[in-house]
Amino acid sequence: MSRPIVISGPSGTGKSTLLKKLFAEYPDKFGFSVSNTTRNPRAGEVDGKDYHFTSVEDFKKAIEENKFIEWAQFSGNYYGTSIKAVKDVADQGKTCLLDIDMQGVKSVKKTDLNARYLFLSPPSIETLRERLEGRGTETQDSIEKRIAAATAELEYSKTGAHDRIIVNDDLEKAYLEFKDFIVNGN
Ligand SMILES: Nc1ncnc2c1ncn2[C@@H]1O[C@H](COP(=O)(O)OP(=O)(O)OP(=O)(O)O)[C@@H](O)[C@H]1O
Repeated sequence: MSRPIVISGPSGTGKSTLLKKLFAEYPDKFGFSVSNTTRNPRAGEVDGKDYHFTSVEDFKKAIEENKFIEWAQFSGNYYGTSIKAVKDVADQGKTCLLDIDMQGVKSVKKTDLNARYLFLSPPSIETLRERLEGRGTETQDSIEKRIAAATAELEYSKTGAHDRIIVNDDLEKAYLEFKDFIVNGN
């Protein structure tokens, strides 16, 4: 059974960029878990593939039974990542990658998933701000919130909670280190 890999780091550090490169190079080796949601399926969405579509009653029961690593409510619907959904990826012969924040990391640590933890760090808070501004997807308010959260994430990374910390300065160099941890386990 391959161990799940938890990838965390402040918003804008480059997690999506590196994951995209990894999936392009290894299309079949990795997978993401399928989330649960209480919202209705949209046209074309397949239960168990796009989401595990779940009733509110079942979702609340699963929360009570601690079946979720994390869950949240957005515009009246529940969304969550279950421990089982992560295990299902390994059962399909793939390594599950989890892109989650600090709270999620803490939750995974309380489960029996035996994950490996990678923290992706920006070279500095200033660089992070430039990347968030450069990405052009955030309002000023959202950037400030992300910078505040980033400060807490960086503090947490100093506690030894992660197996590996990679600084995303030069993208190609960071990708080689990222691959070395994820693919070769170093
Ligand atoms: N090494 C790098 N040097 C310069 N720019 C980079 C580097 N890595 C990523 N970027 C750029 O920084 C921006 C943020 O990267 P990305 O969207 O991958 O972050 P993220 O960690 O996935 O954020 P979120 O958690 O908000 O999804 C993007 O515009 C990306 O192109």
